[in-house]
Amino acid sequence: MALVPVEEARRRLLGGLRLMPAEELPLGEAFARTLARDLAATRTQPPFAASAMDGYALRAEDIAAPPARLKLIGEAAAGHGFAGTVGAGETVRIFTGAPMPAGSDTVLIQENADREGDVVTALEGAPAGRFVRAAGLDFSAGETLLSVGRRLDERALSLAAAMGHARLPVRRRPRVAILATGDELVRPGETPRPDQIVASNFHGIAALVTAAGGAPVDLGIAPDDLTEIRRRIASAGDCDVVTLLGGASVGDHDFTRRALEEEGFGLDFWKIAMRPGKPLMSGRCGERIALGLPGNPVASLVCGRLFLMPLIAALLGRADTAPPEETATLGCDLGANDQREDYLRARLERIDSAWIAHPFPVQDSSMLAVMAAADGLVVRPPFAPPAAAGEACRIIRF
Ligand SMILES: Nc1nc2c(c(=O)[nH]1)N[C@H]1C(S)=C(S)[C@@H](COP(=O)(O)OP(=O)(O)OC[C@H]3O[C@@H](n4cnc5c(N)ncnc54)[C@H](O)[C@@H]3O)O[C@H]1N2
Ligand code: MOO
Repeated sequence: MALVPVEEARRRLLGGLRLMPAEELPLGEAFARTLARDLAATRTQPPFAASAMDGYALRAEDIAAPPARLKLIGEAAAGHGFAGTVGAGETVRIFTGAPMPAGSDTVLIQENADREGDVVTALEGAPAGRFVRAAGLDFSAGETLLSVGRRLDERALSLAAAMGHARLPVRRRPRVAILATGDELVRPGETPRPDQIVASNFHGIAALVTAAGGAPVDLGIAPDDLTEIRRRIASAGDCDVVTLLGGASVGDHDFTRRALEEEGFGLDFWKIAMRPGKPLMSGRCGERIALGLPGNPVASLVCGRLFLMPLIAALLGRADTAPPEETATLGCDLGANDQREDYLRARLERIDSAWIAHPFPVQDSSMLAVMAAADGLVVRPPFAPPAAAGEACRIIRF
């Protein structure tokens, strides 16, 4: 059976998805969520011409030939505008963020003034408009400043607040059920029998789900038993995505394919031209999506990045559905590649604003210690010829 190229597998997985429905959240709960529609400013910022400095508001023409004496007639502070008008030869004490008083057109910073009682001497001149933020400098009411699909990071949240939005329309987070399978697995903290190991994949995959904007749901560990795997899949009926860990291959104890089919999923079972991560499974049952990740821990994590994170991004309507690639320089020679696109765990070194990639010499897909020590992946296309140290290569940084 021909191996499916990575890009085609991702396209098939992401094709024809329905976006998550919108919900409205208070600003304080919207961090890391994704906007469900464009957001326009409900107000202008700043709403008035404002001082950018602490000093004196006055008319530039009055201090064109310093030193110049001015009469202090009042004060404007942030939140407390000055009600009067600045006339010829007059000034108002002003603080950063205060509205510019009527009649004034510039701010003389206090470092350039002497004050005695209500007499202020300008020691230097200041052109009109100096240290004045015009009304609408930042944005004007009606401007669309945040677009649908935008991830609400700290910058977007501050802007949304300034735009006058106390609640935000966001996409509901996809609920991603994660089921580990295998008689050999025990939870961290439990004591494995001599022929067992500690299940590690859930924790890494749950972290990737959270980072991508999904909500992980722990379905625990199912033994290699068709009925039990079916029961756990059925228990995730309210989840948008069901992720199965392991049991995807061709062994006598690999049941996840049958379990999904018997639970009503139409399957697209792939052998992918990818290392690590050859056996990958996807399926649909109505709007629900199943994704079977390979059991080998590194294959699981790499496929999580290449397929599960993009799937969550696509369900949220985000543009970033492929892992971002960069260019690096190879730090060692590499042999020719076979038909599987290779994702080599590598240490990345920064030298003179370039990345140097040092792939680890042993790349077994069970080796989590190497995975954790890596800074990223070197991507080698299928059938890449031998490459020499110093040649350019593609990388995905963690
Ligand atoms: N004859 C063939 N054998 C295998 C093939 C193949 O094409 N032909 N593919 C190999 C590749 S590549 C991979 S990857 C594995 C994937 O197999 P499964 O997805 O069925 O995974 P399991 O057999 O259940 O487990 C593989 C390995 O990973 C460990 N594992 C599983 N789940 C977890 C977990 N939650 N936490 C930690 N470790 C886990 C499991 O104990 C096994 O050691 O198949 C190859 N075989
Ligand atoms: O995908 Mo498998 O990880 O090559 O062992």
